[in-house]
Amino acid sequence: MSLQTKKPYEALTTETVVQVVAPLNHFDDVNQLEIKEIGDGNLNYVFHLVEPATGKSLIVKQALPYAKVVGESWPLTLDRARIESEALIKAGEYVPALVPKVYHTDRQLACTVMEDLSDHLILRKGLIQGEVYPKLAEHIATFLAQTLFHTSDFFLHPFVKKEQVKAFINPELCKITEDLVFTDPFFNHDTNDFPEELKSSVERLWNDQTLKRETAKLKHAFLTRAEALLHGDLHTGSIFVTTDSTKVIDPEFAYYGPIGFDIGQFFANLALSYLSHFHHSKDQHKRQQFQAYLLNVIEDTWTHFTEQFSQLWHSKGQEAYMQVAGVEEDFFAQVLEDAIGFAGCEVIRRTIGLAHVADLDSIEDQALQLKLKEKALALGSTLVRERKQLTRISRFLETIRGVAHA
Ligand SMILES: Nc1ncnc2c1ncn2[C@@H]1O[C@H](COP(=O)(O)OP(=O)(O)O)[C@@H](O)[C@H]1O
Ligand SMILES: CSC[C@H]1O[C@H](OP(=O)(O)O)[C@H](O)[C@@H]1O
Repeated sequence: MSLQTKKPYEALTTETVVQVVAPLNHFDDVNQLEIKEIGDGNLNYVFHLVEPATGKSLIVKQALPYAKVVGESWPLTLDRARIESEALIKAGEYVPALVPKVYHTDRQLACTVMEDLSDHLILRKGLIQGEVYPKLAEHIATFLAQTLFHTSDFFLHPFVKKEQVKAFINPELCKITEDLVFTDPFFNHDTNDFPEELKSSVERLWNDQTLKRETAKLKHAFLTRAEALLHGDLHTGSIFVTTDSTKVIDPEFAYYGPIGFDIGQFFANLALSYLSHFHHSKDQHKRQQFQAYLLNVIEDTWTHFTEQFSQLWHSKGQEAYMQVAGVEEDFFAQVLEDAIGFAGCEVIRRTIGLAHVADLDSIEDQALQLKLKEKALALGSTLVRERKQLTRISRFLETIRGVAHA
């Protein structure tokens, strides 16, 4: 359901957010709601509304006209709320169990009313605690295969696909990724954030012309290859989990881009988790087990993804060339190469760029944190530089293991 209010934009508060949900008749009595702002991301407000008497609850997520993490000096389009809401609805057409339900979108207020997933935990937090999620790989592979296939030229009529590209033009959010993932960490830029002790490693990275040449190709792919509707920010903070359930949230960076990008971001954040468990797992046996689990998630995600995408390729493919011998193999080889390259960029930017990850930053032992960040830089550089040689998922895993244990 999509109701439009005529009111001009205003930042919601715990008092005014009630006005957004009242017309939905979701609650028995909106005057009895307990409301908290719970946003912990970089960009938006997230309000949690619960009615204690009935246990009914909702989430209202609102975009601010600037990036919350920096403040009003970084203006940011409110259109991202529309993109996020439409991307969730689009994903819901193919994988309804893997995204929150969207109940209402308000274009003027740049907010989305959605299902409350507070019974789930943000995957990053679960992984830091060493929790195992047996269905994660299968669920994320399904999310990736279904959303990417059904929004691509393999499935859509070219006119429909181009309409979709138009609807998901997202220049300001893409620019953030172009800068923060692909550019700034590779140059001496003021958005970068790293301790002085890492300076010599960072300078080595800045002076690595091969790395920069390869990163330029990956950035160019991100800028130009409108292959499918991406989530655009599929890190472990954008995934909610329980033992049985997985929900992907926060697709405000959605746009038409290279299929390997979402896969690479997911893999990168698992690789960062792998490194961080040299700290988070106190016991060596548990650490080895958990790190093996993380690599299994990467491997199983890739295996399930290729199986499902291939099944869709053969059952629902619309493009004449899809039946030509070798085309499918070439496609998966390109996606893997891209995913590994994008993973390398994500690992580097989460280590020395503007937006870090709690997996590494929460390590109190500063010497160990530095050592692991050095490893992250080495891993990221290797993945970008050597992605063309890592032609099997097993070689990607060997690289993570090799760099981590060097
Ligand atoms: N549907 C939801 N149900 C419960 N909590 C949510 C929901 N969506 C977001 N949150 C909470 O708000 C936080 C920030 O949400 P997120 O969508 O990642 O915002 P941002 O775009 O600012 O990064 C999440 O980490 C989670 O704790
Ligand atoms: C100034 S935005 C930095 C960073 O934040 C986004 O992540 P999230 O919205 O999940 O916190 C995205 O990864 C951006 O690159």
